[in-house]
Amino acid sequence: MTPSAPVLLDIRDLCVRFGGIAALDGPSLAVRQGEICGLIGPNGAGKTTLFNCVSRLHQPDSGSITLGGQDLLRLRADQIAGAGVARTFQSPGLFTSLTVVENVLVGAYHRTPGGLGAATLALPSVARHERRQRVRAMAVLDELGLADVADRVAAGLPFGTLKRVELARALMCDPRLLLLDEPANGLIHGEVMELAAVIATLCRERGLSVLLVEHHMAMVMAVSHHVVALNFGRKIADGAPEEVRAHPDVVAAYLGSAA
Ligand SMILES: Nc1ncnc2c1ncn2[C@@H]1O[C@H](COP(=O)(O)OP(=O)(O)OP(=O)(O)O)[C@@H](O)[C@H]1O
Repeated sequence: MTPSAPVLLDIRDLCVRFGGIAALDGPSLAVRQGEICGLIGPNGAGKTTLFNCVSRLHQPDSGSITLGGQDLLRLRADQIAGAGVARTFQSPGLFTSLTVVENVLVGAYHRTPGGLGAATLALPSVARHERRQRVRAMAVLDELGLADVADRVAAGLPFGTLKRVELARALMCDPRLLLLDEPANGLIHGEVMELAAVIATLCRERGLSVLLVEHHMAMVMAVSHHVVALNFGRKIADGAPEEVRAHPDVVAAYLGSAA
């Protein structure tokens, strides 16, 4: 990532109220192409709400969100994969009775040509498409070091492996922006750093941009090119990881939340 890379995700003046609570009170932030942006803040700071606005689970009361100039707020949640946005969840929502490769193929279904009608009629074009997607899925699994478990059923695989399978599934829609919701959640230290290395490699080799919501500070500091800190729905710091960690308002926010 070069500091002059163009801005991909541009969030401006985002406001979300839940009754009397301002979950987001006007923060703005930008994520450049090929950049990993860590989003931190104590519990209740507004991270998930911001994340959910980008992935279109919430409609903000005001503000704007664009991706490469496209207005994301005009899209529904089911349209964002087509716009180049993929996300993972805190707990991998995998189908436990399916194999790893079958789970990864789920990430490509929005691309099935001709939709459900063509699939129901088992048209040859659908069979060709499925073969191509399987080759892609195997390539993504290989990229994430998961080729060996491609035909294993998801149930019973280690949690760290399942997190990588979920990442592989997200990559099947060829995203430009990857939204990672607490990927370190539930992992042991070694797995966290392994996942951090995978994310950094993906970003470097695919030129992906990443918005990373994470409480595991060592991971955020290790992978982020830039960090944004929220507290009470407002942005309190935005800059290089070490600068943000040492920012007096960030230190005070975390001390306050621990008190
Ligand atoms: N659906 C909702 N209804 C009412 N209030 C909500 C809702 N979702 C979030 N909030 C409130 O909005 C504020 C921001 O919450 P949010 O979950 O975005 O914070 P967060 O930074 O993600 O916290 P955490 O780190 O604990 O996940 C909090 O005060 C929360 O209680």
